[in-house]
Amino acid sequence: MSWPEARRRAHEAGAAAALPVAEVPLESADGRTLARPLAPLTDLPAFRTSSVDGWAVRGPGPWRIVGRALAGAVSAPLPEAGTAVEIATGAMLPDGADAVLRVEESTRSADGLVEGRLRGTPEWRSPGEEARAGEELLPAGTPVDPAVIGLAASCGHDRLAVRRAPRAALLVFGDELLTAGPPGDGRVRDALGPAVPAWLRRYGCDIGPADFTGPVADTLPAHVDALRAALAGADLVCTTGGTMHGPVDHLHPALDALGAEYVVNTVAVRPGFPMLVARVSGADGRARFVAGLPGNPQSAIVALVSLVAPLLAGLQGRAQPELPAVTLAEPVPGRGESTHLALVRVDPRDNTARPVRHVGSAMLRGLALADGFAVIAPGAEGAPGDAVPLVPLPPRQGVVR
Ligand SMILES: Nc1nc2c(c(=O)[nH]1)N[C@H]1C(S)=C(S)[C@@H](COP(=O)(O)OP(=O)(O)OC[C@H]3O[C@@H](n4cnc5c(N)ncnc54)[C@H](O)[C@@H]3O)O[C@H]1N2
Ligand code: MOO
Repeated sequence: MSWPEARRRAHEAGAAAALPVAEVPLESADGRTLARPLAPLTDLPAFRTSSVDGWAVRGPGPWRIVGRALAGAVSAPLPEAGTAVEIATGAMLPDGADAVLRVEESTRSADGLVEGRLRGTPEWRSPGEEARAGEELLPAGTPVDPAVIGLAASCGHDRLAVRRAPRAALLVFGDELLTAGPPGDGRVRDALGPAVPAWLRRYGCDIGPADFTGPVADTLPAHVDALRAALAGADLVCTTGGTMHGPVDHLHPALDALGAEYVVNTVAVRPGFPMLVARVSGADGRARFVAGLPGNPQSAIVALVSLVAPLLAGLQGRAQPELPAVTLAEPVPGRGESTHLALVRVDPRDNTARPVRHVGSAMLRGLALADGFAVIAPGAEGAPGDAVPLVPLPPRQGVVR
């Protein structure tokens, strides 16, 4: 399957199993996804609001002071031409006021009259200037961030309808893995167990220390048991390693034993081609997913950005993340009939991308210095000056706006 097609299928499968909607208080909505469009409950502003400190006046001056309008209350009307009230920034303009005179441009006479030259432009914000009641400001599917939370509050909302955060779990396969200390004597450190949950959290997942199991023993029954246990509580179970068909690679037989069906099973992409996504029907009838990340550590991250990110976007009711373009500053080789995901560093000053070094699929050194993967299409070579898509590493994933 081609890389674009695999991404499309992963997103589609997630969207078809979009997570339930819950109304949560604004302060709990950060990182979730709007399940309904955001619209103001009133016009914004809701009333004519003074934008300066000064005098709200009626008719031509000088004006007789008849009161005061402070922010936070309904202002009494100005009774007739030639009257004024002292007004604060943010206060409701009294009915009848036709201008506001800035305090620093006014003089106050001993007999209680105010004078000054009015500017020709309104010194207030008009109702509906920012938005009309009920107007769609943000569509469903928008990721909630502090800017959205602030806007929702100014629109009058106490709670937001959002998709529940995807619950994720991680199973690490491989008897050769050490969970502490330096590698040696044929054993390597598990570099994915500590890192993948942190990546998943950046994609909006709910995953804690109790959701990690590893290394799972290299036997088929241990794999089946671990998958079954993890699927009982998670919407998405990521696994690492065992995606091939070596003597102790049990992922495929375990998925078979669980009655899983493949959404994606190997992708024409380098590195990371043995990546997969499978669907399992939960006891409640809702779909759960297994994402098989290849064991080579960089390949696992390629699978994460290639398939898990679109799947999670779908589950959260978000659009497929759009990939920004970068301009290659140096040549990047193609990988024959496969899409090549090449780790690059992006210079934000001119949006140019340069490949980083140490990018073997077993290495993580290049990844730690990179901003994302430049996408070189099958059959193509990347030449300096070429504009190519970038798969950003989170948190700079494509955002729906
Ligand atoms: N005969 C073939 N063998 C392999 C091929 C192939 O095409 N034909 N492809 C290679 C590629 S490419 C990849 S990627 C791997 C994928 O294999 P698995 O997903 O089954 O992964 P493992 O065999 O379990 O491990 C591969 C490699 O990665 C190391 N590893 C695994 N997990 C971790 C971890 N959590 N932290 C650090 N390192 C890890 C493991 O020790 C192995 O060195 O298959 C190739 N083989
Ligand atoms: O596909 Mo492997 O993932 O190249 O290392």
